[in-house]
Amino acid sequence: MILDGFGLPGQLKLQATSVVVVGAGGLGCPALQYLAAAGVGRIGIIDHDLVELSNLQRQILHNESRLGLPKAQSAAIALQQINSRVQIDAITEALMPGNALSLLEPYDIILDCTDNAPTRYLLSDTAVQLHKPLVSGAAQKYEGQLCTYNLGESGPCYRCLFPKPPAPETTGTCEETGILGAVTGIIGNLQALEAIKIITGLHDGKPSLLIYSALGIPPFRSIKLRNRKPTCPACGVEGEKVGKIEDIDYVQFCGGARPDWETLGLVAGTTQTRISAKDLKHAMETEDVRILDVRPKTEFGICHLPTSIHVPLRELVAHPATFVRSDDAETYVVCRLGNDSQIAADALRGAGVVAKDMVGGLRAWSRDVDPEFPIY
Ligand SMILES: Nc1ncnc2c1ncn2[C@@H]1O[C@H](COP(=O)(O)OP(=O)(O)OP(=O)(O)O)[C@@H](O)[C@H]1O
Ligand SMILES: [Zn+2]
Repeated sequence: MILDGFGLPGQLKLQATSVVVVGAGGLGCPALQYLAAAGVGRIGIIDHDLVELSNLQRQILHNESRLGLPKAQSAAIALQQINSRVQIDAITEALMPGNALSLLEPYDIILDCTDNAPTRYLLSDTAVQLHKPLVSGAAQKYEGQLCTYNLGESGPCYRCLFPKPPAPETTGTCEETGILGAVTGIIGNLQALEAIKIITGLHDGKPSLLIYSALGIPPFRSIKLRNRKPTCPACGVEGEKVGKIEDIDYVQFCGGARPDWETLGLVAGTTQTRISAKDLKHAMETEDVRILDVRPKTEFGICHLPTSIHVPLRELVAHPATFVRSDDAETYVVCRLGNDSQIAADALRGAGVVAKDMVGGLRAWSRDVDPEFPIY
């Protein structure tokens, strides 16, 4: 309150504002921590996932005693310990096209702290329709990005910048590619700071994309962005409209790996293209199968299924037709978590190979079939 340019009015504005954070993971935890400590009046936390041991390296609101608890609930407990006077809504559901508008509507500002492309487009379209600013963070390996979308009357949306989703084989989640925990801390803190600046009127309103590289010289670079694109299908006046959010298939639009809320179980209608770990085990015992493992070579070296053949994902996606065979053996694709194998199986089917991916990857194999199979 004694801070010049901020003062009591700034503090009161924080108290009167509500912020919703989607994703209580590596970015969401530090963002939430600073928002609660700063005295934001109402904070929503949306996350459907549970706290796992491997999260604790960066998801700093969770701890060993709360393993297995929903992340939204674990984060809420931590925040109340910091500031008991904040109103906290812990929402243990995944944000999906059917619930996005109603879940986000009550809040003034939205923070995107998620890790997958379908959710990013869903959040952007929803923010545009609700006329709310969206503070978006991303982090992977040693790098991070920060951008505020849909700010004011003319700020661009995510689709203005990224009209087409990235190729699925070029992206990965933290668990697939690894991340230095402190990097998510930096970006998550910056997201909280953006929100605080917007709330208190300290934000200059000019759109920019901040790129951070822990190993870069200099580590921070800022790129000025253009205003809203008139032809943008989501926010532009001349654009074809994206349509009703609840009718959009964001997973299909992003052309590949489904976010984990869909891979938690076999989704209805997908048995033609996917197989569970248990059913693959059964198939291995009763019929001729060909198993392709698309993980990096080092991981294949750590452990693999008997008779499985190692084929790096990029190689397979580049030349799927080389896997066409004339025998009756069914082709199954496996990977560590069940995302890359979907991309590979799609590519194989495109080339005419009858192929299925194993849902949940080798993680599911060790959980459902062979507890001795290493988890790494
Ligand atoms: N549609 C969604 N609705 C709600 N939460 C989401 C959605 N998509 C992603 N998330 C959440 O965003 C968070 C992203 O955080 P982060 O990438 O650090 O963690 P993670 O998914 O736990 O990581 P890992 O890849 O190691 O499992 C996760 O907690 C995830 O559950
Ligand atoms: Zn736009």
